[in-house]
Amino acid sequence: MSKNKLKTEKPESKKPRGNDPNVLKQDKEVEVKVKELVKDERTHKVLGVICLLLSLYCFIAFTSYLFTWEEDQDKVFRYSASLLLMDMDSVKVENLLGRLGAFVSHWFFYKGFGIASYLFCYLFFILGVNAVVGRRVFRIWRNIKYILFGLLFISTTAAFVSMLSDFPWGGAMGDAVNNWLIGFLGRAGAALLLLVAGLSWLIWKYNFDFKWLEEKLKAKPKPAVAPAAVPEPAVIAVTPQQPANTKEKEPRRKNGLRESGVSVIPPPADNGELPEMQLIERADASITLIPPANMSASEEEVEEEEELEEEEAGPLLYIEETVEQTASRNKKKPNTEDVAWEIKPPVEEAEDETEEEPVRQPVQMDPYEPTLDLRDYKYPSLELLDNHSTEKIVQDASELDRNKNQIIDTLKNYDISIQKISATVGPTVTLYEIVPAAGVRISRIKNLEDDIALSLSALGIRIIAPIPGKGTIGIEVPNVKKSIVSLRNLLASEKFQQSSMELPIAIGKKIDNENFIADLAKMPHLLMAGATGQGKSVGINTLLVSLLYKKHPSQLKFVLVDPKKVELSLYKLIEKHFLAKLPGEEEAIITDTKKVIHTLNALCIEMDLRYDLLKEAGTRNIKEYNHKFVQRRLNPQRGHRYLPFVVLVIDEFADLIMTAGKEVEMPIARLAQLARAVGIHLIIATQRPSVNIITGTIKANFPARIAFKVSSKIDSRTILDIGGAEQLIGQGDMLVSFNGELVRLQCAFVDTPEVEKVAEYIGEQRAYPEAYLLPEYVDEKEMEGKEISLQDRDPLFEEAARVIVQNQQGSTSLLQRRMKLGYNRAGRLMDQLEAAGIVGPNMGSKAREVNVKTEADLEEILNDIG
Ligand SMILES: Nc1ncnc2c1ncn2[C@@H]1O[C@H](COP(=O)(O)OP(=O)(O)OP(=O)(O)O)[C@@H](O)[C@H]1O
Repeated sequence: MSKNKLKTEKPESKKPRGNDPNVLKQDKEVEVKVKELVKDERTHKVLGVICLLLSLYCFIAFTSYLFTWEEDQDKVFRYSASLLLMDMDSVKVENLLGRLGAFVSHWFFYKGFGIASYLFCYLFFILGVNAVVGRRVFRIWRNIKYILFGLLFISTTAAFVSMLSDFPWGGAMGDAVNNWLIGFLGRAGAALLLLVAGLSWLIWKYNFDFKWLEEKLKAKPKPAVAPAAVPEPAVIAVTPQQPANTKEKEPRRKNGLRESGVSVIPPPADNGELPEMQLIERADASITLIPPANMSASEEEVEEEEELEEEEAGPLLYIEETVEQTASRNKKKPNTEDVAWEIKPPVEEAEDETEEEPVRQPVQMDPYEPTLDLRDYKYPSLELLDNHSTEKIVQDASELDRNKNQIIDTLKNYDISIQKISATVGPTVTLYEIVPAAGVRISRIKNLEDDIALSLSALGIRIIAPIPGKGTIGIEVPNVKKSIVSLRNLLASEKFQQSSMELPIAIGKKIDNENFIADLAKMPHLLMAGATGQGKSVGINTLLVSLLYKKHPSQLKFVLVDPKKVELSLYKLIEKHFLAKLPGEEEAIITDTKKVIHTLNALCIEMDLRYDLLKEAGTRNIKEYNHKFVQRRLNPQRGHRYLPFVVLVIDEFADLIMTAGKEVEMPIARLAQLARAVGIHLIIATQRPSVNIITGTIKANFPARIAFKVSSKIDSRTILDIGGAEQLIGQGDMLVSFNGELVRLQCAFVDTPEVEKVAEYIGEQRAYPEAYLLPEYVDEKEMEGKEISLQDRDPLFEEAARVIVQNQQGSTSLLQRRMKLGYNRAGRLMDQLEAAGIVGPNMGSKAREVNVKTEADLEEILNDIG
């Protein structure tokens, strides 16, 4: 028997149990009619239009009332509500909207809130707009709060200032509150209260920063705090007023650690650098690592170490930078090490209060403010960006209907009937959500994915069966008229403006038109792929420009790698503000593969140095570290500095991997694994998302990924672990995989001239003397074969030897910090010390062994070498 025959028989036989679409549909419709009506978007629209008309009606009636109240008031008083039912000729009112207008206005103004009644027009207006548009254009609850406050405040204030007027400026409500206030607080008290309430509201709403006030106060000379008030960069005034017996008074934490941060510090939990080690830093900044097994056995040693350290360290030091010093720093090299710092005795460390009383001098210290490096830096304004004209989402009703019908018909061809279909119109695609009829299995639709896409015969159709968490099936169909999402609009949005993210990036708009703004610091790295011409470069510009709108040059540096040589060249203008480069390099934007390898390795060194700093400060990540530095709890003389975020952007990764392979992959993998905690983040883009380019190691460390249109399903799987990116429609249409979710977005658009304008605007402002310098890196291979000769000693050789022997610690970073050397020079010195037998061989991440135990022995060796 044929399938068809069976079907035609069914309706005539017994009542079907859910397989016949027609009958089922009818049943459903009868059941859910009222509910559906309430939920129906048309009902919302009708209500919205009513609200808008109400708003207009009240506005006209109120405005007319302002001019006609005198004539109409008597009549309303006399006839009250019966005025509405009276004969037209017997009572004539002046209000433009007749008796109802006069009556309503009287109620709102006279019996209600006076002039504040206009807020009701606003209320109806926002309710109406939201309902008609079908989404939250205005935030209702927030506005209701403002309206309630406004009704109370405006009516009371109006009543207060117009006590002698006949017009009901404050209405009955305003009069009542005003009278009560005057009785309770007196006239002056009431005036003051209203003033305070008004100002508080303004401050709450606009959050003025009062910087001018702060600057005015700061400009006044401070009472002399210390001799270092004379601007004298690079001079250190040390005032160790702490009594010699400080060590007895230094409080210990429960776990035996001292607050000062120069004692036993637990290693950072997540850096993976020194697992299971305890780190002891002595007063002279030497570092000792003790394996945990020895911990209890060597407790005496630790005590001894601490005592030694306390004797040598003297008091814990606090640091203050004066305004003048900052100014002089701004003129000179804006490096914290180069600043005149005033070093203060501690104020909180004493245990014995009575004994310490005379020594305690509470010193008012401003927190360190990194942005003072370039204090008059102005963030780019939104005016520099264009409002691309097609921003408005075009909702073509006939197109929607056509597509709806086509989807229903297509599904019918496969014997799939549906209960409900709804549409959400996005900037580039419209999402049709389908609820299949009872009994239709979603897997059936999923299996038919390709056939359905084919039947709908439009490019860029994507079927999501089911939409996660919703139990509906989504079919995304491209719009005939697409809208451009301007970056300007995203940056102007409250979500971006008010964002407290560390590195906010405005990526694009979702299908429901919600702005998608994410924190690169949380991602913590981003992988982007897409075939050529699908919107990658625009995407990179979008990310970079978003960061430029939110960050100060002191807080963020970019390392830009552009093998294509042209894509990122615009950013050259902001080299001295926002770019980082290798020392001695001409160009900050790296285009040469060899230099890329050097730069990546230099970034790894920067990462290691940052980890050293974090360890020394007893902090686990850049946020904690910078917080401590800002609080002036870290001493720049020990190499501490404010750490800006570093964002590495590689525009064509495939190119690099093809030419340099492992040499590029290794440092990238290392950075991707470890750099997040120290504020180094990676954005890597590629045209060719094949497995030999996006390797397993790289993929594993890039949980956030963006795919623009790619050429095949395989490419889509390589980048997103799922197909779909091959069905995108290009021009910034993208899929973002982040936090385990896959979201389709329209990437925000920013054109090259806009980027240029922003770069020019920043570039014209006062800058640092040069780009942020990354540590030096010398290729091991280049150094190979070069004999380390003691004849050719570094002029700092003897000093370095003394530092190492005094501290009994063979660590390159100790030399770097103590002698303010670059990594390379410190490394070469260490090799020479090894050649002279002063230290042992390199032991990887551990410090080298120091073979010379006393300074006397060292002097002998130095004499021998001559
Ligand atoms: N978000 C967007 N909104 C609208 N149009 C876009 C968007 N992104 C890209 N386009 C359009 O697509 C064109 C190509 O984009 P883009 O230059 O970013 O591609 P690409 O992937 O970087 O190409 P290539 O790899 O060849 O450099 C742009 O000139 C622009 O017209």
